[in-house]
Amino acid sequence: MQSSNILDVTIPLVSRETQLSFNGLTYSASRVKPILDNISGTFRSGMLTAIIGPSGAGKSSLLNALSGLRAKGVHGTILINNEIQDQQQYRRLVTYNTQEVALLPNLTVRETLEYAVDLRTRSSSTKKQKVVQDIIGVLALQKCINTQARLLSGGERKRLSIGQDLISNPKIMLFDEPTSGLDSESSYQMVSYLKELTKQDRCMISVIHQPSSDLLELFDDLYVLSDGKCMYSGSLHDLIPWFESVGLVCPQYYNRADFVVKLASTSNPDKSKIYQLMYQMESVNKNKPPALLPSEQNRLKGRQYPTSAFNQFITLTRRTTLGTVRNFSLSVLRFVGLIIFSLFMGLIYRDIGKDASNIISNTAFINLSLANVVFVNSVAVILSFPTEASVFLREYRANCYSVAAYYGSKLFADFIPMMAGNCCFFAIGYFLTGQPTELERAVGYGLVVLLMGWFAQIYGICSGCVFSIEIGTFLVPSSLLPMLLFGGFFIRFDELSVALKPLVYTSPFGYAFKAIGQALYGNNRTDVGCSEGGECFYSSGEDILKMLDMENLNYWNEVSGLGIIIVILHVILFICLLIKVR
Ligand SMILES: Nc1ncnc2c1ncn2[C@@H]1O[C@H](COP(=O)(O)OP(=O)(O)OP(=O)(O)O)[C@@H](O)[C@H]1O
Repeated sequence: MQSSNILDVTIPLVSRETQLSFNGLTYSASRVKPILDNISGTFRSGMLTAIIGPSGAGKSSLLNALSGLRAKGVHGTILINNEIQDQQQYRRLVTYNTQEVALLPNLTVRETLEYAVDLRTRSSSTKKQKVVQDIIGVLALQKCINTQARLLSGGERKRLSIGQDLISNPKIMLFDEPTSGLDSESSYQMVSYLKELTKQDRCMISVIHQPSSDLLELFDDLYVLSDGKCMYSGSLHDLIPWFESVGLVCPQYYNRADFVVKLASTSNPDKSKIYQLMYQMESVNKNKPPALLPSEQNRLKGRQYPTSAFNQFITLTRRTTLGTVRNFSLSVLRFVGLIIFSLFMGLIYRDIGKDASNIISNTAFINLSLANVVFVNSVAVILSFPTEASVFLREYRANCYSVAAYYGSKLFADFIPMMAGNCCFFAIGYFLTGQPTELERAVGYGLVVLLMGWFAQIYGICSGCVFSIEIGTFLVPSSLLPMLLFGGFFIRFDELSVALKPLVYTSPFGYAFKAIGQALYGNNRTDVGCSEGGECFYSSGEDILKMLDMENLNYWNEVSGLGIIIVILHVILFICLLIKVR
């Protein structure tokens, strides 16, 4: 590992001692018994503190409460340097690395850090490069600097995630089991990195599961939880004497962490001595000034971000575009899928649009094309958005950018690749099937195909925002099928029961089909051809529209209907994002 003084050059040392303390902290969820039961403690800067305890003792709940991730049901006092911080200031000072590492899978280590620097600092590009270099150095990421995040090892992913947090130079860093999934050597290395970071007077706090004796030695302080109560808070050095004071002696050569966790377990028969220790610890910890939680006292009045709204938008757009281009399902799969399908359809329905005797087949082609555009575009997004959403959540909570900046950039960045794929799809299918060559009709048809691609994209993002990949991949196709059914091709409006008729107005396929019908056969089209020997009952556009139950419709009215559905979905997406970050 490199020495930390390289880091000092660009990431300023935390200037003064920082102390995180909490008093009378209680967290109750739905259970009658509190998960954290009126606990207090202090974490000091320059120290690496381990939170240990048996499974279910409340370790993650404590970190969630201290990070501000969980405010509902939390009561008590959280202070930094004996002061209550407002929510925004608190987020600047404190970072939280959860067990799940949220990274954009298709960005390399260097790119991930570069974008993180662009979003979190305002300095010159030379300084930004220096910060990236320093973080790569201090977290020993040189070896994988050009490796995409999806290919990194578990330890490298965790270090990269810590590196992102380091950019904003937090004074207090919280970690939930940073060694989970790592072997003993990698775990030791990981905790050594955390230890290294304490040299800058940072306050480092980590939940750690069953640390080996070697690993435990790296920690300065311990905070031991037992069933939501504090059993010990203090230096590792004083741990054993504290237990010995009530006659609980750690056997020689026994791992101290195992000894303590065993005592803290609810199945331990020596309850009276444990209660005595908890009681004593409570009175030691409780000498702190009373105050309110930051979330209760100082509700956020307006957020300030490290960079301007414009910079947030541009950086996020660049990053999302890069991620989209490198994303297999969003680029290759979507593009190739659309092209292959349009070639396939074009060959099957070759020149069908030139012959009025094939009018039913032509409408089948139109509906199949629309279905394909919608299914391919929406499914491609469902597969990728949930990963992105977890990165958005993490960065939003770290105060990197606004919901509006993310929302705008997401729509903008995905729009061009989506359009490109759908334009090719439309053009190949349109010309192979021999649809009319007038520019006006082609543009009218093409516009509807693009709008359907847009609808599919936003529908998929909304689903990805609300549901997991598993649920989304089931729900989206199964909700699209009824929309297709009510689109006017599979069953006519007048054949539907009265109760079902309103559903027709909610179907984007319906608006699209009718608009395409108008584009192809409206405007007094008279040149619908008829092959020799073909039975052409309908030779004019007007007759065809009558047969399709589309007479007296207006192209722009149908396009507007589709547009309204798209606008509503945009509003829903924005609301979903706001709810997600609450
Ligand atoms: N929202 C919730 N609703 C109900 N119970 C909850 C909730 N959150 C946590 N719990 C319960 O609170 C207890 C403490 O959970 P927590 O995740 O903090 O434990 P932990 O010490 O981190 O455990 P582990 O080491 O297994 O991760 C557990 O019994 C858990 O089931």
